[in-house]
Amino acid sequence: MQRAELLNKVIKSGVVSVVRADSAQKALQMVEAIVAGGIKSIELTYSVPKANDVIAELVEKYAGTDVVIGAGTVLDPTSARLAIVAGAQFIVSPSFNKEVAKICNLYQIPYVPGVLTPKEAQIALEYGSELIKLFPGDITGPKMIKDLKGPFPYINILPSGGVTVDNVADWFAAGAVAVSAGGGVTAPAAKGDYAGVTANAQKFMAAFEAATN
Ligand SMILES: O=C(O)C(=O)C[C@H](O)[C@H](O)COP(=O)(O)O
Repeated sequence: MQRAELLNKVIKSGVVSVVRADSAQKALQMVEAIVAGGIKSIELTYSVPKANDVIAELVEKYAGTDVVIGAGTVLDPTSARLAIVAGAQFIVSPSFNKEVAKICNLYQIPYVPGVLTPKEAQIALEYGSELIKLFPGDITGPKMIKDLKGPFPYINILPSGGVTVDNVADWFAAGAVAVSAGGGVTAPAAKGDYAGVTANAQKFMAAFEAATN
Protein backbone atom coordinates (compact mmCIF):
# COMPACT_ATOMS: atom_id res chain seq x y z
CA MET A 1 0.00 0.00 0.00
CA GLN A 2 1.23 3.49 -0.83
CA ARG A 3 2.51 5.78 1.91
CA ALA A 4 -0.23 8.37 1.30
CA GLU A 5 -2.90 5.70 1.60
CA LEU A 6 -1.44 4.36 4.86
CA LEU A 7 -1.19 7.84 6.32
CA ASN A 8 -4.76 8.55 5.29
CA LYS A 9 -5.98 5.40 7.02
CA VAL A 10 -4.27 6.41 10.28
CA ILE A 11 -5.63 9.97 10.15
CA LYS A 12 -9.15 8.85 9.18
CA SER A 13 -9.22 6.33 12.05
CA GLY A 14 -9.12 9.27 14.51
CA VAL A 15 -7.62 7.39 17.44
CA VAL A 16 -4.28 5.57 17.59
CA SER A 17 -4.09 3.09 20.47
CA VAL A 18 -0.59 2.62 21.93
CA VAL A 19 0.04 -0.93 23.14
CA ARG A 20 2.57 -1.67 25.89
CA ALA A 21 2.59 -5.06 27.60
CA ASP A 22 5.11 -7.28 29.36
CA SER A 23 4.41 -10.28 27.14
CA ALA A 24 3.57 -10.91 23.50
CA GLN A 25 0.49 -12.86 24.58
CA LYS A 26 -0.88 -9.95 26.62
CA ALA A 27 -0.18 -7.53 23.77
CA LEU A 28 -2.16 -9.70 21.34
CA GLN A 29 -5.04 -9.95 23.80
CA MET A 30 -4.96 -6.18 24.29
CA VAL A 31 -5.10 -5.52 20.55
CA GLU A 32 -8.07 -7.86 20.19
CA ALA A 33 -9.90 -5.96 22.95
CA ILE A 34 -9.02 -2.55 21.42
CA VAL A 35 -10.19 -3.53 17.93
CA ALA A 36 -13.40 -5.00 19.40
CA GLY A 37 -14.07 -1.51 20.77
CA GLY A 38 -13.80 0.05 17.31
CA ILE A 39 -10.30 1.57 17.29
CA LYS A 40 -8.59 0.90 13.96
CA SER A 41 -5.02 2.19 14.39
CA ILE A 42 -2.71 0.18 16.61
CA GLU A 43 0.79 1.28 17.65
CA LEU A 44 2.57 -1.83 18.90
CA THR A 45 5.55 -0.56 20.88
CA TYR A 46 9.05 -1.99 20.89
CA SER A 47 8.85 -2.32 24.67
CA VAL A 48 6.71 -5.43 24.03
CA PRO A 49 8.84 -8.62 24.09
CA LYS A 50 9.18 -10.18 20.60
CA ALA A 51 7.62 -7.01 19.15
CA ASN A 52 8.59 -8.02 15.59
CA ASP A 53 6.74 -11.33 15.86
CA VAL A 54 3.69 -9.61 17.35
CA ILE A 55 3.66 -7.02 14.54
CA ALA A 56 3.93 -9.76 11.89
CA GLU A 57 1.10 -11.74 13.49
CA LEU A 58 -1.14 -8.67 13.74
CA VAL A 59 -0.45 -7.58 10.15
CA GLU A 60 -1.44 -11.04 8.92
CA LYS A 61 -4.51 -11.23 11.18
CA TYR A 62 -5.90 -7.86 10.07
CA ALA A 63 -4.87 -7.98 6.39
CA GLY A 64 -7.70 -6.81 4.16
CA THR A 65 -9.48 -4.97 7.01
CA ASP A 66 -9.54 -1.31 8.03
CA VAL A 67 -7.14 -2.00 10.90
CA VAL A 68 -3.66 -0.47 10.49
CA ILE A 69 -0.72 -1.85 12.45
CA GLY A 70 2.20 0.43 13.24
CA ALA A 71 5.34 0.11 15.34
CA GLY A 72 5.96 2.46 18.27
CA THR A 73 8.91 3.41 20.46
CA VAL A 74 11.15 2.94 17.41
CA LEU A 75 14.37 4.54 18.61
CA ASP A 76 16.87 3.49 15.95
CA PRO A 77 17.05 2.66 12.23
CA THR A 78 17.63 -1.07 12.85
CA SER A 79 14.36 -1.36 14.74
CA ALA A 80 12.65 0.67 12.01
CA ARG A 81 13.91 -1.68 9.28
CA LEU A 82 12.94 -4.77 11.30
CA ALA A 83 9.47 -3.35 11.91
CA ILE A 84 9.02 -2.59 8.21
CA VAL A 85 10.16 -6.10 7.25
CA ALA A 86 7.65 -7.48 9.77
CA GLY A 87 4.96 -5.51 7.94
CA ALA A 88 4.55 -2.39 10.10
CA GLN A 89 2.42 0.13 8.23
CA PHE A 90 3.64 3.22 10.08
CA ILE A 91 6.53 3.98 12.43
CA VAL A 92 6.28 6.09 15.60
CA SER A 93 9.02 7.29 17.92
CA PRO A 94 9.05 9.42 21.07
CA SER A 95 11.58 11.83 19.50
CA PHE A 96 12.79 12.63 15.99
CA ASN A 97 15.60 10.47 14.58
CA LYS A 98 16.90 11.32 11.13
CA GLU A 99 18.18 7.81 10.38
CA VAL A 100 14.74 6.41 11.14
CA ALA A 101 13.26 9.09 8.85
CA LYS A 102 15.60 8.03 6.02
CA ILE A 103 14.70 4.34 6.38
CA CYS A 104 10.99 5.22 6.35
CA ASN A 105 11.45 7.44 3.30
CA LEU A 106 13.42 4.73 1.51
CA TYR A 107 10.65 2.17 2.02
CA GLN A 108 7.81 4.72 1.73
CA ILE A 109 6.32 4.08 5.15
CA PRO A 110 4.90 7.01 7.16
CA TYR A 111 7.20 8.18 9.97
CA VAL A 112 5.42 9.83 12.91
CA PRO A 113 8.17 11.29 15.15
CA GLY A 114 7.63 12.81 18.56
CA VAL A 115 8.29 16.57 18.70
CA LEU A 116 7.87 19.08 21.50
CA THR A 117 9.32 22.32 20.07
CA PRO A 118 9.07 24.37 16.85
CA LYS A 119 12.69 23.49 16.06
CA GLU A 120 11.97 19.76 16.28
CA ALA A 121 8.80 20.21 14.23
CA GLN A 122 10.78 21.99 11.50
CA ILE A 123 13.41 19.23 11.35
CA ALA A 124 10.72 16.53 11.16
CA LEU A 125 9.04 18.41 8.29
CA GLU A 126 12.39 18.84 6.52
CA TYR A 127 12.88 15.08 6.67
CA GLY A 128 9.47 14.41 5.14
CA SER A 129 7.19 13.57 8.08
CA GLU A 130 3.60 14.24 7.09
CA LEU A 131 2.20 13.42 10.52
CA ILE A 132 3.91 14.70 13.66
CA LYS A 133 3.35 13.37 17.16
CA LEU A 134 3.18 16.14 19.77
CA PHE A 135 4.77 14.32 22.73
CA PRO A 136 4.28 14.53 25.65
CA GLY A 137 1.15 16.47 24.75
CA ASP A 138 0.16 16.93 28.38
CA ILE A 139 3.25 19.15 28.85
CA THR A 140 2.04 21.67 26.26
CA GLY A 141 -1.74 21.21 26.22
CA PRO A 142 -3.90 21.67 23.09
CA LYS A 143 -2.92 25.35 22.57
CA MET A 144 0.48 24.18 21.27
CA ILE A 145 -1.22 22.94 18.11
CA LYS A 146 -2.55 26.42 17.35
CA ASP A 147 0.87 27.89 18.14
CA LEU A 148 2.66 25.49 15.75
CA LYS A 149 0.09 26.03 13.03
CA GLY A 150 1.07 29.71 12.88
CA PRO A 151 4.49 29.18 11.30
CA PHE A 152 3.62 25.68 9.97
CA PRO A 153 -0.03 25.99 8.80
CA TYR A 154 0.07 22.68 6.89
CA ILE A 155 1.41 20.58 9.79
CA ASN A 156 -0.63 17.48 10.75
CA ILE A 157 -0.48 16.89 14.49
CA LEU A 158 -1.25 13.79 16.53
CA PRO A 159 -1.08 14.57 20.28
CA SER A 160 0.16 11.78 22.54
CA GLY A 161 0.67 11.53 26.30
CA GLY A 162 -2.18 12.27 28.68
CA VAL A 163 -4.92 12.11 26.03
CA THR A 164 -8.13 11.01 27.76
CA VAL A 165 -11.79 10.55 26.79
CA ASP A 166 -12.47 13.83 28.61
CA ASN A 167 -9.97 15.95 26.66
CA VAL A 168 -10.30 14.40 23.16
CA ALA A 169 -12.71 17.20 22.14
CA ASP A 170 -10.22 19.90 23.23
CA TRP A 171 -7.47 18.37 21.11
CA PHE A 172 -9.64 18.21 17.98
CA ALA A 173 -10.94 21.73 18.61
CA ALA A 174 -7.31 22.92 18.68
CA GLY A 175 -6.63 21.31 15.27
CA ALA A 176 -5.39 17.77 15.96
CA VAL A 177 -5.95 15.52 12.92
CA ALA A 178 -6.12 12.43 15.17
CA VAL A 179 -5.16 11.57 18.76
CA SER A 180 -2.97 8.89 20.32
CA ALA A 181 -3.84 7.18 23.61
CA GLY A 182 -1.96 4.66 25.70
CA GLY A 183 -3.12 4.12 29.26
CA GLY A 184 -6.42 5.91 28.61
CA VAL A 185 -7.48 2.86 26.61
CA THR A 186 -5.38 0.00 27.93
CA ALA A 187 -5.04 0.59 31.71
CA PRO A 188 -7.67 -2.04 32.69
CA ALA A 189 -5.53 -4.76 31.05
CA ALA A 190 -3.10 -4.51 33.99
CA LYS A 191 -5.82 -6.18 36.09
CA GLY A 192 -6.74 -8.63 33.35
CA ASP A 193 -9.86 -6.61 32.54
CA TYR A 194 -9.93 -6.80 28.74
CA ALA A 195 -13.65 -5.99 28.61
CA GLY A 196 -12.65 -2.71 30.30
CA VAL A 197 -10.17 -2.09 27.45
CA THR A 198 -12.94 -2.64 24.89
CA ALA A 199 -15.24 -0.30 26.83
CA ASN A 200 -12.54 2.41 26.88
CA ALA A 201 -11.94 2.00 23.14
CA GLN A 202 -15.67 2.47 22.54
CA LYS A 203 -15.67 5.62 24.71
CA PHE A 204 -12.70 7.04 22.78
CA MET A 205 -14.37 6.37 19.43
CA ALA A 206 -17.61 7.96 20.65
CA ALA A 207 -15.63 11.02 21.83
CA PHE A 208 -13.86 11.20 18.45
CA GLU A 209 -17.17 10.98 16.53
CA ALA A 210 -18.73 13.64 18.76
CA ALA A 211 -15.72 15.94 18.36
CA THR A 212 -15.51 15.70 14.58
CA ASN A 213 -19.17 15.51 13.48
O1 LIG B 1 7.24 5.78 23.02
C1 LIG B 1 6.45 6.11 22.12
O2 LIG B 1 6.77 6.15 20.96
C2 LIG B 1 5.08 6.41 22.47
O3 LIG B 1 4.26 6.16 21.64
C3 LIG B 1 4.70 7.00 23.77
C4 LIG B 1 3.19 6.99 23.95
O4 LIG B 1 2.62 7.78 22.97
C5 LIG B 1 2.77 7.49 25.28
O5 LIG B 1 3.45 6.74 26.24
C6 LIG B 1 1.28 7.37 25.53
O6 LIG B 1 1.01 8.01 26.75
P1 LIG B 1 -0.36 7.83 27.58
O7 LIG B 1 -1.51 7.96 26.61
O8 LIG B 1 -0.34 8.94 28.57
O9 LIG B 1 -0.29 6.47 28.20
